[in-house]
Amino acid sequence: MSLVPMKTLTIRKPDDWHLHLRDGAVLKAVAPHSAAHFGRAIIMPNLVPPVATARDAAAYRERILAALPAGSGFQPLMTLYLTETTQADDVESAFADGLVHAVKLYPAGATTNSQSGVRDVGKVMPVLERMAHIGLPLCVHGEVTDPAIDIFDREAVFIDRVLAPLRQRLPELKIVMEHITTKDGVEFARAQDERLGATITTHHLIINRNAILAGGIRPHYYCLPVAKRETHRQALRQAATSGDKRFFLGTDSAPHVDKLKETACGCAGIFTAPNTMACLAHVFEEEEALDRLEGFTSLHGPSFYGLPANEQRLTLERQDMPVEMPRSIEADGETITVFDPMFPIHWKVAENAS
Ligand SMILES: NC(=O)N[C@@H](CC(=O)O)C(=O)O
Ligand SMILES: [Zn+2]
Ligand SMILES: [Zn+2]
Repeated sequence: MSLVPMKTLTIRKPDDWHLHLRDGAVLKAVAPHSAAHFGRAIIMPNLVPPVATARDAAAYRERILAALPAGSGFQPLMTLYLTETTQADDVESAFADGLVHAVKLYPAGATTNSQSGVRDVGKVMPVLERMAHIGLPLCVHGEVTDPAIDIFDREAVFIDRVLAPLRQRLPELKIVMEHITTKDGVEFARAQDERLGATITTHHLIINRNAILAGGIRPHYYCLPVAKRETHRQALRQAATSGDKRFFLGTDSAPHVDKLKETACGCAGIFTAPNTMACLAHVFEEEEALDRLEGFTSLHGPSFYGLPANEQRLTLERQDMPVEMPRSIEADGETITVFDPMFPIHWKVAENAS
């Protein structure tokens, strides 16, 4: 028995402001992992076909609730996938019913299942104007799809070409810059008012682009937006641990079965739901900012979305010995690899987390 008191940290239960739960067998396999540590999550709508209408969102919400362990209080906060034919009235009534908490803009072709997304932002202005009017946030995958733009520059160019003009045209619209990966994203967010927020993923605080490419090609570190160079990772760490309310956690936990990632043309997405909280405790401890973890995971997001913080608490414990984490989970006979942070993890979520 150790005489050294164990280090623990109790925070309000976190929320995940950007989560992919998928559908069918994968949904059943991954949902319990988010439900174990998070109170709520903004659920991404990029299924095939997309969750485009209030009706689709209501049906998907039921499938998610059915996939949760008995007694789970996890609340899926639904989003609608914005297309060039989205109806402003449908969006408004889904928001009024409390069903939908955001609308998601995917530039067509920018990422996984984004082919039904938006080609011309001008075409969706009537919907965006209505959203600004009713106070419904727009979540944005902020990358241009112009093949002439280098993939490592697509976020910065999106800010200049699309986001800054949209902010000027419709400053009342609440916007979340999803999964920012660059210093440019951090600086843009910092220069905005409280109607703009930015989510940061767990993995972008931990890996830079070397993880994908140095010493062999590692598909389980490939996601979009792709991890950038080290200076950008440092800027993200600074933003996440700064206490600035505009930055909050959106894990972008994006499971794909291994055979679709370990192939000649592997898909983008990193599955972090099982070990996100342990990894974040490590990162915040490293940055001497454990006192700011709660703001990032549990307070800033609800405040942006106009929701109360969770009443339940979550306790993290630091162990002397590294904690064993499962390397993968199983979904209907297929494996899904869990994010490997490439450092030993000493933190774990206490069993009695409520
Ligand atoms: N982040 C990813 O690399 N992939 C996401 C899509 C997204 O969030 O862009 C997915 O759905 O797999
Ligand atoms: Zn995205
Ligand atoms: Zn995502």
